[in-house]
Amino acid sequence: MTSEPHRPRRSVLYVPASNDKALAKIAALACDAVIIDLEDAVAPADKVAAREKLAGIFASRPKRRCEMIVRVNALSSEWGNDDLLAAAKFEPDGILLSKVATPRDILEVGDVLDDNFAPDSVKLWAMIETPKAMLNIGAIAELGRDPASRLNCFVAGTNDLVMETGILATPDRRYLVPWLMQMVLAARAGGIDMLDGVSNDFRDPDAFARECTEAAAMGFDGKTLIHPAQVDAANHAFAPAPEALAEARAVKDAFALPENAGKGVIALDGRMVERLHLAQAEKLLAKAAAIGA
Ligand SMILES: CC(C)(COP(=O)(O)OP(=O)(O)OC[C@H]1O[C@@H](n2cnc3c(N)ncnc32)[C@H](O)[C@@H]1OP(=O)(O)O)[C@@H](O)C(=O)NCCC(=O)NCCSC(=O)C[C@H](O)C(=O)O
Ligand SMILES: [Mg+2]
Repeated sequence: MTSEPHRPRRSVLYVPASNDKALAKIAALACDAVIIDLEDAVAPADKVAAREKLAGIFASRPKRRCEMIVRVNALSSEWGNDDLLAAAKFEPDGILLSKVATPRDILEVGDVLDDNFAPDSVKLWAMIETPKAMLNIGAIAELGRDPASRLNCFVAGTNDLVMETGILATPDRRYLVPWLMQMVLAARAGGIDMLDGVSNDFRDPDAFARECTEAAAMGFDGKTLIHPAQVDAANHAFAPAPEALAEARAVKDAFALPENAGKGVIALDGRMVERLHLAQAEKLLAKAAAIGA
């Protein structure tokens, strides 16, 4: 299931469902989406109470455009199934499944949803955060091509991947990058969106801005965030740059000239430009329009 065209997902903020102060902030934040977290941000003793807050959270959905996602506990846990059914009732824009390992994990959740909710209702997002998910990523992503699977977006879970694999977490993420690039490739093959993992060090804005710039260059659609202070930098890094927009407009204008009608390839300012570049330019302009809308 390809994500809604040009829906911006530059900044996607985790908000613990158990944290009233943080929940109260959502309406005032400029993030493109929030993930109401029932999983790692909520202590086991608070899990049930956090789930019961969903009704109030969805009753006060922000009026502005902001996707509302719920992250549920792993289906193998004692909370997973109840989380899933409780979350789906509020028709969130997506349900984020934690600790996904195989395509079957997505298909089983799809079956539970199909038994209880309309086929075109809730979409599924999947955390890619286990070694097994990395080994199965192509097959999991492939589900994105089948609308019945509801799969819509991958989210990198870099903290879990670091923990599970024992790699060293370095500021330049050098040991994670190969897996992150594999995630981007798989998401593109499946026609779904791909969000980068979180940056834990929310008091270092320079390091965060660098990580966002790098993630945008790696092809991610946006970044998952843990703190409101990270929203603006992510919105900036994942929006098309003014120079890229100027170039996109030039490509579009050039192909619109009568002398270029029907041509597959043209020269523009000393560079070869093909129709695939026109398609790329149009996509970028549409993305900018969606962000500006
Ligand atoms: C990391 C935090 C625990 C820091 O909290 P705190 O020390 O309270 O921060 P501040 O005092 O600077 O907060 C300032 C105000 O902003 C509000 N706030 C803070 N965080 C959020 C948020 N995420 N959403 C909305 N609002 C937020 C505070 O309430 C303060 O408000 P006020 O007092 O009224 O001024 C905290 O930021 C936090 O809990 N962040 C989210 C953590 C989380 O969700 N973690 C789980 C997801 S990450 C993950 O699991 C990754 C993945 O699975 C993997 O494997 O990698
Ligand atoms: Mg995790």
